[in-house]
Formats: sequence, structure tokens, C-alpha cells
Amino acid sequence: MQFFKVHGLGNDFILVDLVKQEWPGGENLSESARRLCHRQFGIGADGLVLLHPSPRADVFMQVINSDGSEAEMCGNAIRCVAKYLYERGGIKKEVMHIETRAGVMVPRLVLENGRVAAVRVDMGIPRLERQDIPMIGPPGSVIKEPLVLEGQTFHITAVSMGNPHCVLFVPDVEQVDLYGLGPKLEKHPLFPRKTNVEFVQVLNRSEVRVRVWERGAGPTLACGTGACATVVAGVLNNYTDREVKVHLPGGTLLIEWKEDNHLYMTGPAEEIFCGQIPCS
Ligand SMILES: N[C@H](CCC[C@H](N)C(=O)O)C(=O)O
Repeated sequence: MQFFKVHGLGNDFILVDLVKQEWPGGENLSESARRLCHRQFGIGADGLVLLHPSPRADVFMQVINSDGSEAEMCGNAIRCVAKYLYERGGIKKEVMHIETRAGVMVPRLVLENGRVAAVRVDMGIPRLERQDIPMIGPPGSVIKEPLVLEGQTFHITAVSMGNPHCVLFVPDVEQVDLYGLGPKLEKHPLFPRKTNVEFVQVLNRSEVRVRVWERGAGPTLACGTGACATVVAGVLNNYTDREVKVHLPGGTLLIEWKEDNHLYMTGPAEEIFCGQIPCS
């Protein structure tokens, strides 16, 4: 079975087009994702992205994290999917509709010499109500809410972009104990479906630095939905304006929270290689 190895700012994925080929039986998707995403025993990736036919969009994008859990949406992956569909999938449209478990997203391609140089994605609207994150607790939004973890009090802002995000503002992201705090927040009982975690250092009202601990994948070099959640949290806390350069370890995403309440994410997408997965 053919796959493409793709990434958005180093957040990397194994992309398998199931519009053109059948997924072999015998192994469930979670097991396959864990096996194929393993950095030594497999191809190595933050996740497995499967494309399926869709009755209401150009394609349905299914996202499986490297731990085998399924995610509602993935910002870096959707840019790679749009590039793949245009350059290899026969969908010669500059504006596409990609169905996800978080709704139908709308990527617009930025073309240079017939190639996809970047992708600007309408990521939809943020969900701020606690039960929509989802998060346990009284109704309302979660903005700079105290959360006690091992005797330390953190102030969190929770945003869903279809998938859950816990955003914390810190003076220096390099000083954050990402490997210690990340998994404890990811699996905190306040988040019944776990959560992605973003540590954010505000540089100025239009630039931030972010380090991410992703639900189901751990530390990644970039997180598109996380960058969107970061800007929503930055505006809600009056730390940033609505158009922000989000600097992640793998590179920079431009995020705009427009007057239509939609988040727009602009960034690159890369195809590294293609290969064959032996069909057992
Ligand atoms: N680990 C995430 C999915 C991937 C999101 C991230 N890679 C992005 O670019 O948005 C989750 O379980 O919600």
C-alpha cells in the first residue's frame, strides 16, 4: 500500500490515500498507527492521516495520533492533504473542502509556478464553553482559570478548535518543564477527552513563541490547531491582537482571528518521500 511522508513545520505524518486503495484488513487503525508511527520500528511520524471518499466534501481526512488515539482535526496535516490533493490527487482546485470530525475545513492554496508554496486554511470557529472543550466544571468559558498541579498553581485558558487545547502563558517557554508538565496536563482529570497543551511566551501584541505537548503525540515541532487556540487565548486575555505570528520550534504560522469569528491559518506543507507499506 502506497504512503506519502509529509510535514507541516516538522509536525510529520504518514499520509495514505484510501480513495485510491483499500486499507488491508487484519489490524485495527490504532495498532497500525502505533506501529507505523514508531520512530525506530516503523516509518516514524506524529500521526497517521487517512483520506476517505466524502459525500459532502472533496475528501474526508481521518487523523490518528502516534499513540493510536483519533483526533478530530489537525491543522498541519490539512495543509499537507490540500497540497497532496492538488499535486497528486487530481483535484486541481485552489479552494478545497476537506471534511474532518471537527467539520468541513476550507484550505486555499498559494501557488508558485504550479506548485503549492503555502496553504491558507479557514479553520472554523473556536469553541469556548467549558462543555465544548470538553472540560469538567460549571458552565461558562475558561479564561485564566487557576489549576493546581503538584502544589503549583497554573492559570489556564481552554479553547477547542474541534480538538481540546489548554493554553498557559509563561515568561519564558525555554524554562518550561515540557516533559514534566505536558503529560500531567494532557491527562488531567478536568479534561475527560484529554487535551493538547500550549505554553506561550508573548513577545509583543503580534508575535508569540509556543512550545507544544500534543494529546496522543507528546512534544511536536508545531501544532496548527494549537496555534489557533493560542491566538484566541491571547486575545481573550488581552495579550495579543487578532493577527499573530506564532513561532513554534519547527517554524512560524500566521494566524488571523477575523471578524467572522473564523480562525485562518497560513503556513507551508512539504512532501518528503513516498513508499510502500507491505500488506501483511
Ligand atoms: N494531537 C492532536 C491532533 C493533531 C493536532 C496538531 N498536530 C495540529 O497540527 O493541529 C489531538 O489529539 O488533538
